[in-house]
Amino acid sequence: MTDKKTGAGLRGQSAGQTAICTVGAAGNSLRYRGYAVDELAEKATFNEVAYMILKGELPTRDELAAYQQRLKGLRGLPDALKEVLERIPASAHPMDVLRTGCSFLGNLEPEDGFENQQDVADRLLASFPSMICYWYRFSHDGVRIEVETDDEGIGGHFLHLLHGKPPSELHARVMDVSLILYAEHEFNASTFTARVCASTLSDMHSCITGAIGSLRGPLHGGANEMAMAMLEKYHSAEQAREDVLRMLEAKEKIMGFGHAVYREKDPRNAIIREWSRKLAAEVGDEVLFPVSEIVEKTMWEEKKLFANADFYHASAYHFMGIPTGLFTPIFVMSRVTGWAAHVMEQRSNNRIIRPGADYIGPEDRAVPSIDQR
Ligand SMILES: CC(=O)SCCNC(=O)CCNC(=O)[C@H](O)C(C)(C)COP(=O)(O)OP(=O)(O)OC[C@H]1O[C@@H](n2cnc3c(N)ncnc32)[C@H](O)[C@@H]1OP(=O)(O)O
Ligand SMILES: O=C([O-])CC(=O)C(=O)O
Repeated sequence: MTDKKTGAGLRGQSAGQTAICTVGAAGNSLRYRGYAVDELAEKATFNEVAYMILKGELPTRDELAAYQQRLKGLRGLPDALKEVLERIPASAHPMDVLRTGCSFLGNLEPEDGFENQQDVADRLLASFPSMICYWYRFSHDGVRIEVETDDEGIGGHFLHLLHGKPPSELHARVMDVSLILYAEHEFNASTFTARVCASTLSDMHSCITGAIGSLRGPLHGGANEMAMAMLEKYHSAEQAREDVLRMLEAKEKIMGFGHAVYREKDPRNAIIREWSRKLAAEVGDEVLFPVSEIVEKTMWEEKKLFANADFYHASAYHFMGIPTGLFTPIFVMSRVTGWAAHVMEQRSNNRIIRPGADYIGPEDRAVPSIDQR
Protein backbone atom coordinates (compact mmCIF):
# COMPACT_ATOMS: atom_id res chain seq x y z
CA MET A 1 0.00 0.00 0.00
CA THR A 2 1.13 3.55 -0.70
CA ASP A 3 1.99 5.93 2.15
CA LYS A 4 -1.34 7.57 2.97
CA LYS A 5 0.26 10.85 4.08
CA THR A 6 2.08 11.59 0.84
CA GLY A 7 1.09 12.27 -2.72
CA ALA A 8 -2.16 13.00 -4.41
CA GLY A 9 -5.75 13.10 -3.23
CA LEU A 10 -5.10 15.06 0.00
CA ARG A 11 -4.78 11.61 1.55
CA GLY A 12 -4.26 11.53 5.31
CA GLN A 13 -4.54 15.32 5.69
CA SER A 14 -7.18 16.91 7.89
CA ALA A 15 -9.39 19.33 5.96
CA GLY A 16 -11.42 20.53 8.93
CA GLN A 17 -13.30 19.49 12.05
CA THR A 18 -16.52 17.52 12.38
CA ALA A 19 -18.70 16.26 15.22
CA ILE A 20 -20.76 13.99 12.97
CA CYS A 21 -18.66 10.91 12.31
CA THR A 22 -15.33 9.13 12.83
CA VAL A 23 -13.96 6.79 10.18
CA GLY A 24 -11.13 4.31 10.55
CA ALA A 25 -10.07 4.99 14.14
CA ALA A 26 -8.07 1.86 15.07
CA GLY A 27 -7.97 1.05 11.36
CA ASN A 28 -11.47 -0.30 11.13
CA SER A 29 -14.18 1.48 13.11
CA LEU A 30 -17.10 3.69 12.07
CA ARG A 31 -19.17 5.78 14.48
CA TYR A 32 -21.97 8.28 13.86
CA ARG A 33 -22.01 10.93 16.60
CA GLY A 34 -20.25 8.42 18.86
CA TYR A 35 -22.50 5.42 18.14
CA ALA A 36 -20.85 2.36 16.51
CA VAL A 37 -22.41 1.52 13.16
CA ASP A 38 -22.62 -2.20 14.03
CA GLU A 39 -24.74 -1.41 17.07
CA LEU A 40 -26.97 0.97 15.11
CA ALA A 41 -27.44 -1.66 12.38
CA GLU A 42 -28.53 -4.14 15.05
CA LYS A 43 -30.69 -1.99 17.30
CA ALA A 44 -31.97 1.03 15.35
CA THR A 45 -34.07 1.83 12.31
CA PHE A 46 -32.87 4.12 9.54
CA ASN A 47 -35.47 6.73 10.54
CA GLU A 48 -33.86 6.90 13.99
CA VAL A 49 -30.36 7.13 12.52
CA ALA A 50 -31.40 9.81 10.01
CA TYR A 51 -32.95 11.83 12.84
CA MET A 52 -29.79 11.49 14.94
CA ILE A 53 -27.47 12.47 12.08
CA LEU A 54 -29.59 15.48 11.08
CA LYS A 55 -30.65 16.71 14.51
CA GLY A 56 -27.83 15.57 16.80
CA GLU A 57 -29.42 13.02 19.16
CA LEU A 58 -31.39 9.79 18.87
CA PRO A 59 -35.14 10.49 19.03
CA THR A 60 -37.42 9.53 21.91
CA ARG A 61 -40.41 7.33 21.05
CA ASP A 62 -42.63 10.40 20.61
CA GLU A 63 -40.07 12.31 18.58
CA LEU A 64 -39.62 9.30 16.30
CA ALA A 65 -43.35 8.86 15.76
CA ALA A 66 -43.70 12.55 14.89
CA TYR A 67 -40.69 12.42 12.55
CA GLN A 68 -41.99 9.35 10.72
CA GLN A 69 -45.33 11.03 10.25
CA ARG A 70 -43.60 14.15 8.97
CA LEU A 71 -41.46 12.22 6.44
CA LYS A 72 -44.51 10.29 5.20
CA GLY A 73 -46.22 13.62 4.57
CA LEU A 74 -43.29 14.82 2.45
CA ARG A 75 -43.25 11.93 -0.05
CA GLY A 76 -45.41 13.57 -2.73
CA LEU A 77 -43.97 15.19 -5.87
CA PRO A 78 -45.14 18.47 -7.45
CA ASP A 79 -46.73 18.04 -10.90
CA ALA A 80 -44.03 20.16 -12.53
CA LEU A 81 -41.36 17.77 -11.24
CA LYS A 82 -43.33 14.76 -12.45
CA GLU A 83 -43.47 16.37 -15.91
CA VAL A 84 -39.71 16.84 -15.94
CA LEU A 85 -39.14 13.24 -14.80
CA GLU A 86 -41.44 11.99 -17.57
CA ARG A 87 -39.23 13.71 -20.15
CA ILE A 88 -36.06 11.90 -19.07
CA PRO A 89 -35.48 8.88 -21.32
CA ALA A 90 -35.33 5.29 -20.07
CA SER A 91 -31.72 5.18 -21.28
CA ALA A 92 -30.64 7.88 -18.79
CA HIS A 93 -28.47 6.91 -15.86
CA PRO A 94 -30.63 6.89 -12.71
CA MET A 95 -28.02 9.02 -10.90
CA ASP A 96 -28.50 11.69 -13.56
CA VAL A 97 -32.22 11.50 -12.90
CA LEU A 98 -31.75 12.17 -9.19
CA ARG A 99 -29.26 14.94 -9.92
CA THR A 100 -31.86 16.64 -12.11
CA GLY A 101 -34.70 15.89 -9.70
CA CYS A 102 -32.83 17.45 -6.78
CA SER A 103 -31.83 20.49 -8.77
CA PHE A 104 -35.32 21.00 -10.21
CA LEU A 105 -36.96 20.74 -6.79
CA GLY A 106 -34.63 23.58 -5.80
CA ASN A 107 -36.40 25.72 -8.42
CA LEU A 108 -39.87 24.81 -7.21
CA GLU A 109 -39.20 24.85 -3.47
CA PRO A 110 -36.09 27.02 -2.93
CA GLU A 111 -34.45 27.00 0.48
CA ASP A 112 -35.04 30.77 0.91
CA GLY A 113 -32.79 31.20 3.94
CA PHE A 114 -30.70 28.92 6.14
CA GLU A 115 -33.45 28.88 8.79
CA ASN A 116 -35.21 26.42 6.45
CA GLN A 117 -32.25 24.03 6.09
CA GLN A 118 -33.71 21.23 8.26
CA ASP A 119 -36.96 21.37 6.28
CA VAL A 120 -35.12 21.07 2.97
CA ALA A 121 -33.09 18.13 4.29
CA ASP A 122 -36.27 16.32 5.42
CA ARG A 123 -37.99 17.04 2.11
CA LEU A 124 -35.11 15.59 0.07
CA LEU A 125 -34.83 12.57 2.37
CA ALA A 126 -38.54 11.86 2.01
CA SER A 127 -38.83 12.49 -1.72
CA PHE A 128 -35.75 10.88 -3.32
CA PRO A 129 -37.37 7.37 -3.41
CA SER A 130 -40.47 8.91 -4.98
CA MET A 131 -38.41 10.73 -7.63
CA ILE A 132 -36.36 7.75 -8.72
CA CYS A 133 -39.27 5.28 -8.73
CA TYR A 134 -41.68 7.67 -10.47
CA TRP A 135 -39.17 8.09 -13.29
CA TYR A 136 -38.21 4.41 -13.38
CA ARG A 137 -41.76 3.05 -13.51
CA PHE A 138 -42.89 5.67 -16.07
CA SER A 139 -39.90 5.25 -18.38
CA HIS A 140 -39.63 1.44 -18.10
CA ASP A 141 -43.22 0.27 -17.50
CA GLY A 142 -45.22 3.20 -18.92
CA VAL A 143 -47.16 3.72 -15.65
CA ARG A 144 -47.69 6.84 -13.57
CA ILE A 145 -47.38 5.54 -10.02
CA GLU A 146 -48.85 6.94 -6.83
CA VAL A 147 -45.76 7.94 -4.81
CA GLU A 148 -47.28 8.15 -1.34
CA THR A 149 -47.35 4.88 0.62
CA ASP A 150 -47.92 4.13 4.28
CA ASP A 151 -44.66 2.20 4.76
CA GLU A 152 -42.86 3.30 7.93
CA GLY A 153 -39.34 2.99 6.56
CA ILE A 154 -37.80 4.78 3.60
CA GLY A 155 -36.28 1.51 2.31
CA GLY A 156 -39.62 -0.32 2.49
CA HIS A 157 -41.31 2.64 0.80
CA PHE A 158 -38.74 2.46 -2.02
CA LEU A 159 -39.26 -1.29 -2.57
CA HIS A 160 -43.04 -0.79 -2.48
CA LEU A 161 -42.90 1.88 -5.21
CA LEU A 162 -40.43 -0.13 -7.29
CA HIS A 163 -42.27 -3.47 -7.19
CA GLY A 164 -45.82 -2.17 -6.81
CA LYS A 165 -46.44 -4.12 -3.58
CA PRO A 166 -45.32 -3.85 0.06
CA PRO A 167 -42.02 -5.67 0.71
CA SER A 168 -41.59 -8.68 2.99
CA GLU A 169 -40.38 -8.02 6.52
CA LEU A 170 -36.95 -9.41 5.61
CA HIS A 171 -36.54 -7.14 2.58
CA ALA A 172 -37.73 -4.07 4.47
CA ARG A 173 -35.20 -4.80 7.23
CA VAL A 174 -32.31 -5.39 4.80
CA MET A 175 -33.07 -2.07 3.12
CA ASP A 176 -33.19 -0.36 6.49
CA VAL A 177 -29.80 -1.80 7.50
CA SER A 178 -28.34 -0.88 4.12
CA LEU A 179 -29.48 2.73 4.54
CA ILE A 180 -27.97 2.81 8.04
CA LEU A 181 -24.63 1.56 6.71
CA TYR A 182 -24.51 4.15 3.91
CA ALA A 183 -25.78 7.15 5.91
CA GLU A 184 -22.58 8.98 6.80
CA HIS A 185 -18.82 8.77 6.27
CA GLU A 186 -16.95 11.91 7.32
CA PHE A 187 -15.03 13.78 4.57
CA ASN A 188 -15.52 11.31 1.69
CA ALA A 189 -15.48 12.79 -1.83
CA SER A 190 -19.22 13.50 -2.16
CA THR A 191 -19.55 14.98 1.33
CA PHE A 192 -16.49 17.13 0.76
CA THR A 193 -18.11 18.34 -2.47
CA ALA A 194 -21.19 19.34 -0.47
CA ARG A 195 -19.07 21.14 2.14
CA VAL A 196 -17.06 23.06 -0.45
CA CYS A 197 -20.30 24.22 -2.03
CA ALA A 198 -21.76 25.07 1.39
CA SER A 199 -18.66 27.10 2.24
CA THR A 200 -19.57 29.62 -0.49
CA LEU A 201 -22.89 30.09 1.38
CA SER A 202 -24.77 28.46 -1.49
CA ASP A 203 -28.16 26.79 -1.03
CA MET A 204 -28.86 23.22 0.15
CA HIS A 205 -30.13 21.97 -3.23
CA SER A 206 -26.89 23.07 -4.93
CA CYS A 207 -24.78 21.33 -2.27
CA ILE A 208 -26.72 18.06 -2.55
CA THR A 209 -26.86 18.18 -6.37
CA GLY A 210 -23.06 18.52 -6.48
CA ALA A 211 -22.66 15.68 -3.99
CA ILE A 212 -24.83 13.39 -6.17
CA GLY A 213 -22.48 14.11 -9.07
CA SER A 214 -19.45 13.10 -7.00
CA LEU A 215 -21.09 9.97 -5.63
CA ARG A 216 -21.92 8.79 -9.15
CA GLY A 217 -18.31 7.94 -10.06
CA PRO A 218 -17.11 4.30 -10.00
CA LEU A 219 -14.33 5.06 -7.51
CA HIS A 220 -16.99 6.15 -4.99
CA GLY A 221 -20.68 5.13 -4.82
CA GLY A 222 -20.80 3.89 -8.40
CA ALA A 223 -18.61 0.94 -7.35
CA ASN A 224 -21.62 -1.15 -6.25
CA GLU A 225 -22.99 -1.13 -9.81
CA MET A 226 -19.58 -1.93 -11.27
CA ALA A 227 -19.14 -4.80 -8.82
CA MET A 228 -22.49 -6.24 -9.94
CA ALA A 229 -21.52 -5.90 -13.61
CA MET A 230 -18.39 -7.93 -12.93
CA LEU A 231 -20.02 -10.57 -10.70
CA GLU A 232 -22.85 -11.36 -13.08
CA LYS A 233 -20.39 -12.36 -15.80
CA TYR A 234 -19.37 -15.45 -13.83
CA HIS A 235 -21.12 -18.80 -13.87
CA SER A 236 -18.94 -20.48 -11.25
CA ALA A 237 -16.57 -19.68 -8.40
CA GLU A 238 -13.66 -21.21 -10.33
CA GLN A 239 -14.29 -18.98 -13.35
CA ALA A 240 -14.51 -15.94 -11.05
CA ARG A 241 -11.21 -16.74 -9.34
CA GLU A 242 -9.37 -17.19 -12.64
CA ASP A 243 -10.71 -13.93 -14.03
CA VAL A 244 -9.86 -11.96 -10.90
CA LEU A 245 -6.30 -13.31 -11.03
CA ARG A 246 -6.12 -12.24 -14.68
CA MET A 247 -7.42 -8.76 -13.85
CA LEU A 248 -4.93 -8.34 -11.03
CA GLU A 249 -2.10 -9.47 -13.33
CA ALA A 250 -3.28 -6.85 -15.86
CA LYS A 251 -3.31 -4.25 -13.03
CA GLU A 252 -7.04 -3.67 -13.45
CA LYS A 253 -9.08 -2.29 -10.55
CA ILE A 254 -11.60 -4.62 -8.95
CA MET A 255 -14.60 -2.53 -7.92
CA GLY A 256 -15.86 -2.92 -4.37
CA PHE A 257 -12.37 -3.42 -2.89
CA GLY A 258 -9.94 -1.16 -1.08
CA HIS A 259 -10.52 2.08 0.75
CA ALA A 260 -8.97 5.51 1.10
CA VAL A 261 -9.10 5.48 4.92
CA TYR A 262 -9.66 1.99 6.35
CA ARG A 263 -6.48 -0.05 6.62
CA GLU A 264 -7.70 -3.41 7.94
CA LYS A 265 -11.32 -3.78 6.94
CA ASP A 266 -14.48 -1.83 6.21
CA PRO A 267 -16.74 -2.49 9.23
CA ARG A 268 -19.83 -2.25 7.03
CA ASN A 269 -18.80 -5.22 4.90
CA ALA A 270 -19.37 -8.05 7.40
CA ILE A 271 -22.84 -6.69 8.18
CA ILE A 272 -24.13 -6.47 4.62
CA ARG A 273 -22.41 -9.77 3.71
CA GLU A 274 -24.46 -11.63 6.33
CA TRP A 275 -27.70 -10.06 5.10
CA SER A 276 -26.74 -10.97 1.55
CA ARG A 277 -26.11 -14.55 2.69
CA LYS A 278 -29.65 -14.67 4.18
CA LEU A 279 -31.14 -13.33 0.94
CA ALA A 280 -29.15 -15.86 -1.11
CA ALA A 281 -30.67 -18.66 0.99
CA GLU A 282 -34.14 -17.15 0.53
CA VAL A 283 -33.90 -17.13 -3.28
CA GLY A 284 -31.98 -20.44 -3.46
CA ASP A 285 -28.93 -18.82 -5.06
CA GLU A 286 -26.02 -21.16 -5.74
CA VAL A 287 -23.90 -18.90 -7.97
CA LEU A 288 -23.82 -15.18 -7.14
CA PHE A 289 -23.10 -15.48 -3.43
CA PRO A 290 -20.39 -18.20 -3.77
CA VAL A 291 -18.86 -16.16 -6.63
CA SER A 292 -18.82 -13.07 -4.38
CA GLU A 293 -17.16 -15.04 -1.59
CA ILE A 294 -14.41 -16.41 -3.82
CA VAL A 295 -13.68 -12.94 -5.22
CA GLU A 296 -13.40 -11.61 -1.64
CA LYS A 297 -11.09 -14.50 -0.65
CA THR A 298 -8.90 -14.14 -3.73
CA MET A 299 -8.50 -10.37 -3.28
CA TRP A 300 -7.41 -10.84 0.30
CA GLU A 301 -5.01 -13.72 -0.45
CA GLU A 302 -3.43 -12.05 -3.47
CA LYS A 303 -3.42 -8.34 -2.54
CA LYS A 304 -4.52 -8.01 1.10
CA LEU A 305 -7.34 -5.86 -0.27
CA PHE A 306 -10.64 -6.15 1.63
CA ALA A 307 -14.22 -5.76 0.39
CA ASN A 308 -15.66 -2.31 1.11
CA ALA A 309 -19.30 -1.38 1.83
CA ASP A 310 -20.19 -1.54 -1.85
CA PHE A 311 -19.20 -5.12 -2.64
CA TYR A 312 -21.89 -7.25 -0.97
CA HIS A 313 -24.49 -4.55 -1.52
CA ALA A 314 -24.39 -5.67 -5.15
CA SER A 315 -25.62 -9.21 -4.46
CA ALA A 316 -27.96 -8.13 -1.63
CA TYR A 317 -29.78 -5.61 -3.84
CA HIS A 318 -29.82 -8.07 -6.77
CA PHE A 319 -31.49 -10.75 -4.61
CA MET A 320 -34.26 -8.26 -3.77
CA GLY A 321 -34.98 -7.72 -7.47
CA ILE A 322 -33.51 -4.22 -7.63
CA PRO A 323 -32.18 -3.26 -11.10
CA THR A 324 -28.43 -2.58 -11.05
CA GLY A 325 -28.85 1.02 -12.24
CA LEU A 326 -30.77 1.86 -9.06
CA PHE A 327 -28.00 0.72 -6.67
CA THR A 328 -26.23 4.08 -6.38
CA PRO A 329 -29.49 6.06 -6.14
CA ILE A 330 -30.24 4.01 -2.99
CA PHE A 331 -26.91 5.28 -1.64
CA VAL A 332 -28.18 8.83 -2.31
CA MET A 333 -31.44 8.14 -0.41
CA SER A 334 -29.33 7.37 2.63
CA ARG A 335 -26.28 9.64 2.31
CA VAL A 336 -28.44 12.74 1.89
CA THR A 337 -28.62 12.67 5.71
CA GLY A 338 -24.83 12.84 6.06
CA TRP A 339 -24.49 15.43 3.29
CA ALA A 340 -27.13 17.71 4.78
CA ALA A 341 -25.68 17.39 8.29
CA HIS A 342 -22.27 18.40 6.93
CA VAL A 343 -23.73 21.36 5.05
CA MET A 344 -25.35 22.55 8.28
CA GLU A 345 -22.13 21.97 10.24
CA GLN A 346 -20.08 23.88 7.66
CA ARG A 347 -22.54 26.80 7.77
CA SER A 348 -22.41 26.90 11.56
CA ASN A 349 -18.68 27.71 11.57
CA ASN A 350 -17.85 28.77 8.05
CA ARG A 351 -14.82 29.96 6.20
CA ILE A 352 -14.75 29.56 2.43
CA ILE A 353 -12.80 26.40 1.50
CA ARG A 354 -10.09 27.47 -0.85
CA PRO A 355 -6.82 25.51 -0.67
CA GLY A 356 -3.60 26.48 -2.44
CA ALA A 357 -1.81 24.61 -5.24
CA ASP A 358 1.84 23.89 -6.06
CA TYR A 359 2.49 25.44 -9.45
CA ILE A 360 4.29 23.12 -11.89
CA GLY A 361 3.71 24.99 -15.20
CA PRO A 362 6.07 27.02 -17.42
CA GLU A 363 8.25 29.86 -16.06
CA ASP A 364 7.04 33.45 -16.57
CA ARG A 365 7.06 34.33 -20.27
CA ALA A 366 6.00 37.11 -22.65
CA VAL A 367 2.99 36.74 -24.95
CA PRO A 368 4.30 36.45 -28.57
CA SER A 369 2.31 38.04 -31.39
CA ILE A 370 0.13 35.55 -33.28
CA ASP A 371 2.61 35.44 -36.26
CA GLN A 372 5.46 34.41 -33.99
CA ARG A 373 3.73 31.32 -32.45
C1 LIG B 1 -18.60 3.57 -0.46
C2 LIG B 1 -17.33 3.88 -1.11
O1 LIG B 1 -17.19 4.85 -1.79
S1 LIG B 1 -16.06 2.77 -0.83
C3 LIG B 1 -15.00 2.92 -2.25
C4 LIG B 1 -15.67 2.37 -3.47
N1 LIG B 1 -14.76 2.33 -4.58
C5 LIG B 1 -14.28 1.19 -5.10
O2 LIG B 1 -14.59 0.10 -4.65
C6 LIG B 1 -13.39 1.33 -6.28
C7 LIG B 1 -12.17 0.41 -6.19
N2 LIG B 1 -11.24 0.88 -5.21
C8 LIG B 1 -10.37 1.90 -5.48
O3 LIG B 1 -10.30 2.42 -6.60
C9 LIG B 1 -9.50 2.41 -4.35
O4 LIG B 1 -9.24 1.39 -3.42
C10 LIG B 1 -10.11 3.62 -3.64
C11 LIG B 1 -10.52 4.70 -4.65
C12 LIG B 1 -11.35 3.22 -2.85
C13 LIG B 1 -9.10 4.19 -2.65
O5 LIG B 1 -8.04 4.71 -3.43
P1 LIG B 1 -6.59 4.95 -2.79
O6 LIG B 1 -6.70 5.54 -1.44
O7 LIG B 1 -5.83 5.72 -3.80
O8 LIG B 1 -6.04 3.46 -2.70
P2 LIG B 1 -4.72 2.91 -2.01
O9 LIG B 1 -3.72 4.02 -1.83
O10 LIG B 1 -5.11 2.14 -0.80
O11 LIG B 1 -4.19 1.91 -3.09
C14 LIG B 1 -3.06 1.14 -2.79
C15 LIG B 1 -2.72 0.24 -3.94
O12 LIG B 1 -3.72 -0.77 -4.07
C16 LIG B 1 -4.26 -0.75 -5.38
N3 LIG B 1 -5.70 -0.91 -5.28
C17 LIG B 1 -6.51 -0.22 -4.46
N4 LIG B 1 -7.77 -0.62 -4.65
C18 LIG B 1 -7.74 -1.58 -5.59
C19 LIG B 1 -8.73 -2.37 -6.21
N5 LIG B 1 -10.02 -2.22 -5.91
N6 LIG B 1 -8.36 -3.27 -7.15
C20 LIG B 1 -7.05 -3.42 -7.47
N7 LIG B 1 -6.07 -2.68 -6.91
C21 LIG B 1 -6.41 -1.79 -5.99
C22 LIG B 1 -3.96 0.65 -5.91
O13 LIG B 1 -3.90 0.66 -7.33
C23 LIG B 1 -2.62 0.96 -5.28
O14 LIG B 1 -1.59 0.32 -6.01
P3 LIG B 1 -0.15 1.01 -6.12
O15 LIG B 1 0.33 1.22 -4.73
O16 LIG B 1 0.62 0.03 -6.92
O17 LIG B 1 -0.41 2.31 -6.85
O1 LIG C 1 -15.02 7.41 2.84
C1 LIG C 1 -14.82 7.23 1.62
O2 LIG C 1 -13.82 7.63 1.02
C2 LIG C 1 -15.80 6.45 0.81
C3 LIG C 1 -16.80 5.70 1.60
O3 LIG C 1 -16.57 4.61 2.09
C4 LIG C 1 -18.11 6.31 1.83
O4 LIG C 1 -18.31 7.47 1.46
O5 LIG C 1 -18.99 5.63 2.40
